[in-house]
Amino acid sequence: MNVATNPRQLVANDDGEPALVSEFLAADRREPVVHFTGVAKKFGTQTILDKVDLTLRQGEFVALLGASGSGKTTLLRILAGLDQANEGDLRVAPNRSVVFQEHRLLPFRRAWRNVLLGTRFGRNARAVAEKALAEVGLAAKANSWPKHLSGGEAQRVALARALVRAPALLLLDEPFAALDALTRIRMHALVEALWAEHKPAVLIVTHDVDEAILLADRILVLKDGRFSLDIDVSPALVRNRKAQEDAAEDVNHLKHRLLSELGVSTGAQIQ
Ligand SMILES: Nc1ncnc2c1ncn2[C@@H]1O[C@H](COP(=O)(O)OP(=O)(O)OP(=O)(O)O)[C@@H](O)[C@H]1O
Repeated sequence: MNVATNPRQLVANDDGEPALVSEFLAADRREPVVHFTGVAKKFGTQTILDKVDLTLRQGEFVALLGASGSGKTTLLRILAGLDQANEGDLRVAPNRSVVFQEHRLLPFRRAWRNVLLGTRFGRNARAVAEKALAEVGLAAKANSWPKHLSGGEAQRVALARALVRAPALLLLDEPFAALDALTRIRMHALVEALWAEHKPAVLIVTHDVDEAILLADRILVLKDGRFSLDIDVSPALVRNRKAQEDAAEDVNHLKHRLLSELGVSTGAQIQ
């Protein structure tokens, strides 16, 4: 196989030899859950997506960065089937779930019923919902009304609702942006654990470069309707806080590269 056909596979080590190629090849044999070719989207005369190609594979954890208004949510909505592209070839696994920045729970349904919204699990339904709530650490809140849940808890119910469908593709649109810093750290750990357990492909839209580097094994930057960067985070650093601390220089380099692509010179947050 000619690895040079995919620039993401070209990771050279110090000797100039392609390194880790076999790992990437192995990764690339995983089933695609998204295969977009030439996908374009306009709102009026404004071009949001300018014939983008995108392949996401089973178990990939991808962060999508981009300045405000660059089209991240639009792309996510197209992936979710909530919006339509104007042109292009779009293939997406049918079983996909979305978690938005706001939890979108129905206020007049208890937590466990919210988890099941739009699903049919028959007589086992309650047990299925409780299992999903237990997975997000909310077994004790199954009977709670949304208004009695904290922001982090409500977002965890939203995650349980997404997971109960066993999605091949989990779409997360700034799911932690409205949470306080401590809750956000806990949510990172939870999402990592859930991903490790279920291995869906994840696409997370975020404004937070640190979050992207911490969680993702691949980072995309959307700019002027195209992916201006498509970077694999070194496998040794992916979701490994200790390794990231030890390799602080490399991590900083990556962070600055991303920030500069986003037009930000300092700080981790993009406005
Ligand atoms: N339904 C719509 N009708 C018209 N224009 C829209 C519509 N939805 C989005 N847009 C425009 O498309 C552009 C991209 O919006 P989108 O929400 O996808 O950006 P984003 O990268 O997610 O931004 P943010 O980071 O601020 O959430 C914006 O200029 C927005 O105003």
